[in-house]
Amino acid sequence: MPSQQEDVQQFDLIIVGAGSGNMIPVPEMETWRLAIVEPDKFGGTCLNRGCIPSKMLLYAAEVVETARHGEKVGVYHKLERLDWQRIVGRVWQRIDPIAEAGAAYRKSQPHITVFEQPARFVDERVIESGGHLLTADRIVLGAGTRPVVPDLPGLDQVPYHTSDTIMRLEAQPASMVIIGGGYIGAEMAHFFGTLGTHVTLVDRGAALIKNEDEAVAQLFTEAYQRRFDILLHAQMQRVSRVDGGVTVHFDVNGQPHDVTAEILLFVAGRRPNSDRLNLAVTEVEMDDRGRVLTNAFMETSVPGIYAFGDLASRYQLKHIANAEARHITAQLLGEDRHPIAYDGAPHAIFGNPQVASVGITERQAVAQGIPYITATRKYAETAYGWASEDTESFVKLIADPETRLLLGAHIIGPHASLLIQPLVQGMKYGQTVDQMAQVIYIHPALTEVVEQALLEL
Ligand SMILES: Cc1cc2nc3c(=O)[nH]c(=O)nc-3n(C[C@H](O)[C@H](O)[C@H](O)COP(=O)(O)OP(=O)(O)OC[C@H]3O[C@@H](n4cnc5c(N)ncnc54)[C@H](O)[C@@H]3O)c2cc1C
Ligand SMILES: NC(=O)c1ccc[n+]([C@@H]2O[C@H](COP(=O)([O-])OP(=O)(O)OC[C@H]3O[C@@H](n4cnc5c(N)ncnc54)[C@H](O)[C@@H]3O)[C@@H](O)[C@H]2O)c1
Repeated sequence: MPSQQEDVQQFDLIIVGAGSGNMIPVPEMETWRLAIVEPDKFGGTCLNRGCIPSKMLLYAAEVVETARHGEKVGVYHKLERLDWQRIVGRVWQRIDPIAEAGAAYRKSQPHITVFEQPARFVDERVIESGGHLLTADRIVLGAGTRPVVPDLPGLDQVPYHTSDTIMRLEAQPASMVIIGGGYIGAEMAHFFGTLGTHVTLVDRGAALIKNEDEAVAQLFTEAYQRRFDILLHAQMQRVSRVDGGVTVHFDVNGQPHDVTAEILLFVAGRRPNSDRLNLAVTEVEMDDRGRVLTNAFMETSVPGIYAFGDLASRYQLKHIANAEARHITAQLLGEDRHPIAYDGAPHAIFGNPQVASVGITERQAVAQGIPYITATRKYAETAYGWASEDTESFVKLIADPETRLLLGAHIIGPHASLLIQPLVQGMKYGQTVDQMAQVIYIHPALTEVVEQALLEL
């Protein structure tokens, strides 16, 4: 406990982290004394180094890809030039002012005090930030995650990037080795590779995006194998510096394999920032990976301390962090108390092909012994898919044969992130697959592939 009790500033609510945490102060709290602790930019990972900049960059890749595939329908384009400064500059010229304005707005609010140094607990309910001591009966922890950088011999001798820095490169690299074939690896390989960087995408697993339904992961891996150098079953051994770049030395199925590239990018997962909060002085519990444990009300093991978002959630997704932040806000305001619903935790990967998913995979159904039926429908079997010369994309549905409820949906192909949404809604409101199929689907829109898959169940 701090020795001078009078130095501890009392608040009604302390919010640690102004990523999704910045959503929590709502107008109904204007009579409260609020503290926000944020040592970095307002808006957190999603705005400053995640979802938004990556999708702005990926939009440029989409434009290139669309033009490139015109020849399938007799439209020929020549890519004249790429203006890297404009592609990358557009992103930061638009994003950086938003983060600054967000911080300025909060600082201008008389009931809010912003603390700009990292928060760490010094006692169960006392937080220190830059020498200031703060306390409140209610504290919300939303300190997020940071990239994992593997401990690797030679790494102290070579330059490398993570997703925090890779989207701000001043010039387009000629080549890049990407460690991690998950979400970020899939998206960054697509962006850099489409624009002409020679990409080697590496994973230690047997497939890219391996947590997706097996059929989706397989088609995705095959599609990426046609576009990039893909190295699977790869165990990193060490890295070394070479002229103009880095060599990564792997063991692939017992054989040595080296990859040399101008840029080395680690996107091999993210770890919670809980280790930086000094939670040891509190009773707040964590799992063995540092994820703060909460119940379905986002309450930690200490009454009045909530945790949410990447720091605490099973899902490291912005829409989930937002939903959890809204859930906490409702409880702080004393609104209806009900457990949070994740609605099958829908998500999308904005690679090419695009992937979207909700609910369980077939692998999970088998592992959990859940009885199921499946139906798979190719885009090519619908008018629009056929018109667009699509040959591989598909919708795969998994349903309960008794209740006829949808257990999972997995889509790979153009607009997957949009096509999944009516299924997410149907699942949330407990519709059977037959009810979902009864809706009138616009002809000849791509959504007919969803209708046909539902009818096939
Ligand atoms: C490259 C990339 C692309 C992504 N794309 C998508 C996407 O397309 N869709 C999607 O749904 N999700 C995406 N995500 C994930 C998404 O960014 C996160 O799920 C989301 O930002 C989590 O929000 P959060 O508020 O929990 O954490 P964050 O946004 O990380 O916010 C946490 C905040 O806490 C602050 N903080 C850390 N330590 C302390 C401390 N000690 N004291 C006080 N404050 C602290 C940090 O500075 C940060 O501002 C992406 C992530 C990355 C990295
Ligand atoms: N579109 C989106 O919603 C989106 C986009 C980007 C990121 N995100 C979120 O950010 C999180 C982090 O993304 P990510 O791509 O870093 O993590 P990830 O968990 O999606 O993928 C990490 C990959 O790295 C591989 N890997 C781990 N250690 C390795 C090693 N030593 N050598 C080789 N491969 C290794 C893993 O096998 C895995 O495939 C995601 O889980 C996701 O929740 C979401």
